[in-house]
Amino acid sequence: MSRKETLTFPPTSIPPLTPYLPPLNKPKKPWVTLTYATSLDASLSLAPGVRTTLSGPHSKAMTHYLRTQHAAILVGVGTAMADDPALNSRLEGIISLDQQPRPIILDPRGRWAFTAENKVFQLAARGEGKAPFILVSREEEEEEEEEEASITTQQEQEKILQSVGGKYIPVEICSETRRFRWRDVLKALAEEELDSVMVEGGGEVINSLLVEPENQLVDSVIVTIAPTWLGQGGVVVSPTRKENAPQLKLREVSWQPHGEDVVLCGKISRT
Ligand SMILES: NC(=O)C1=CN([C@@H]2O[C@H](COP(=O)(O)OP(=O)(O)OC[C@H]3O[C@@H](n4cnc5c(N)ncnc54)[C@H](O)[C@@H]3O)[C@@H](O)[C@H]2O)C=CC1
Ligand SMILES: Nc1nc(O)c(N)c(N[C@@H]2O[C@H](COP(=O)(O)O)[C@@H](O)[C@H]2O)n1
Repeated sequence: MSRKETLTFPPTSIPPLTPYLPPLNKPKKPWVTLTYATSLDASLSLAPGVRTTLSGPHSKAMTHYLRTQHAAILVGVGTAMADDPALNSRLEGIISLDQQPRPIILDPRGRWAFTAENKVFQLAARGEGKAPFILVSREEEEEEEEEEASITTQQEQEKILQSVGGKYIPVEICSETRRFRWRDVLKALAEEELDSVMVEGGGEVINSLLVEPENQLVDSVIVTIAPTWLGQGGVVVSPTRKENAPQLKLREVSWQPHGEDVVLCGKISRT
């Protein structure tokens, strides 16, 4: 990645997005924008673990604008491992680290074998992005302490994390789903004074957020639809529908063309 690569987003494209972005008067719960790029067959990537470009240059610039409008950007460990993402904004005109979102990685079982070479750490060391906060399971932390080898790795990783200003944040795991409850994730963010978050993916993260009742925590949805089919075997957005749950729909919908892609904005319908 070139240090000089920046993206330009035309100011005229900003007003149509504003109703779907965190408000100036901050709500009690962190504002949640669910945003990702999808193919025509609802895939995020060609296969699990495969970084796949879907957004064209215009919608990519929009995503980087969105990154400047949120306090945090969240992905699952599957995405961290597959993509080695930068999770900063490379929008032209960014002058301060304050304009960058805080990367949040959901990694309950501590699977991410990161090193100081991973992009997010390189950028944090250069002051071009914030250091990540990694949400780990409280319970898993205790289990890991029994294994000496993992203690060493964990300590080395903690050093890397702390050297750039990042940290692990323990969060309670739900014994039934073996996942975090989204309200606990948001509580952890609120405790860090992060009042808005854009959730970028991947599949498991998005599908777990879109199920009932978790989807009630989502304030807006901004989806880039790219004019391509990825075919079978991709990572698909298709949340489990619970029995008797209402059909999941968007309201206040707007469609905005960005180059060859279309960006669908909406809010989750509560009726
Ligand atoms: N097109 C796009 O906009 C995006 C595409 N991607 C693609 O998605 C793929 C990765 O997706 P997945 O394999 O589904 O991985 P993922 O990024 O959703 O991570 C899955 C892991 O995250 C953790 N996790 C997820 N939800 C959790 C929850 N509620 N509580 C606690 N932990 C949770 C678990 O450890 C789980 O194994 C990659 O190929 C990546 O390139 C990822 C983000 C955006
Ligand atoms: N908006 C969007 N369009 C695509 O085509 C994508 N593949 C993604 N992926 C997400 O962006 C992350 C990569 O970010 P960096 O450019 O490395 O900062 C990737 O991890 C996905 O979360 N998004």
